[in-house]
Amino acid sequence: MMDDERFMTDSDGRIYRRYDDIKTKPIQRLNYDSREINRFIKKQEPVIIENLGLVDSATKWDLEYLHENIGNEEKSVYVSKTHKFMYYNASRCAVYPDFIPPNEQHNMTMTEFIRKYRTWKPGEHRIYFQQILTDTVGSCIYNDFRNFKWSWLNSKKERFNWGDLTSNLLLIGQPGNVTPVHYDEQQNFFAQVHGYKRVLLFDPKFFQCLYPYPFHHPCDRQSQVDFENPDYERFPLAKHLAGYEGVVGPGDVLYIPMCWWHYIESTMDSQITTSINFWYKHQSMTLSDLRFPLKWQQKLTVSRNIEKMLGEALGDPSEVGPFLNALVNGRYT
Ligand SMILES: O=C(O)C(=O)[C@H]1CC[C@@H](C(=O)O)C1
Ligand SMILES: [Zn+2]
Repeated sequence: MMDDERFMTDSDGRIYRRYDDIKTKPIQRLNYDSREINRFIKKQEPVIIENLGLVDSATKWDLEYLHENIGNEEKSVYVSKTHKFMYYNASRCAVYPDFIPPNEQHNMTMTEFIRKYRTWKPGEHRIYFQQILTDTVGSCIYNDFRNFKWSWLNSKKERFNWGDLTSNLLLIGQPGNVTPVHYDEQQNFFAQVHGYKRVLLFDPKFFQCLYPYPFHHPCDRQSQVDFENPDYERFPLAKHLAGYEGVVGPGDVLYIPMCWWHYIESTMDSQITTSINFWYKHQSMTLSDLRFPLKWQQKLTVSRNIEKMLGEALGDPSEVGPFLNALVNGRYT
């Protein structure tokens, strides 16, 4: 890997893709007992929390243990011809008939996933286990799940008036797998269990630099900018990207604030990467809470409502683009 100039090795020996164009500062790392943590969460800024032990009971979740205990219901596994696993909403393909899905979502048993994982050879399609933890898991897994530090999580949910926990995603990936840059409309505690992941995060205010796909597109919430081969002709403002960077390892918990752009890459030096996320609905905002000018998190919600409403008002999502161009070009530009 060392002689492949697309990759770099950091001072800790972690190996990941080199993105010289993207300016980043280190994500702040704080020990779990630091009082500073609440300040970051209140300001909705990313922070890596160390030694919290949030999901220590999942440390034993290696492939053998999961094979024995996770249950034989089929699990969700993404299969990609490349190392990228961009999420897309298949139900929106009708609006974009030329859209070519960037990967496939398969359902397979843990036995099948492990077989594929263990026999995988470079050049073959890559796989990424991404399964919501439900009550169909076996009793051992359920007990481990109950032993997560829910008191800490609940204290943050209450303190910051977050909505309900919506789901926990269990992620098992191969070294080199990449989740391209996107945002979610939920607060997220991202717990790293095995292996290392390099993360890049960008404030929601970089909306114009990351050119998200249209609301009605299958890749809604995903950026059109390919960090490995940025097209500065089509996306000139991508040159101005500036964000935060860090590597999460076993025991680390990354707070990914709602609507913050994030890119996640399993480092090449990892044997396997296992992560568990905790997605929470964002806090309910009342009109009296609103302060102007709006923050970009709020402008993002406004922009999504506009695109959604226009699709309904025009009766055809494919008219939204031409209509917005007619509204803006030569009038606001
Ligand atoms: O937790 C999130 O918000 C995500 O985007 C997850 C989807 C794929 C995961 C990864 O680690 O590659 C991260
Ligand atoms: Zn995400």
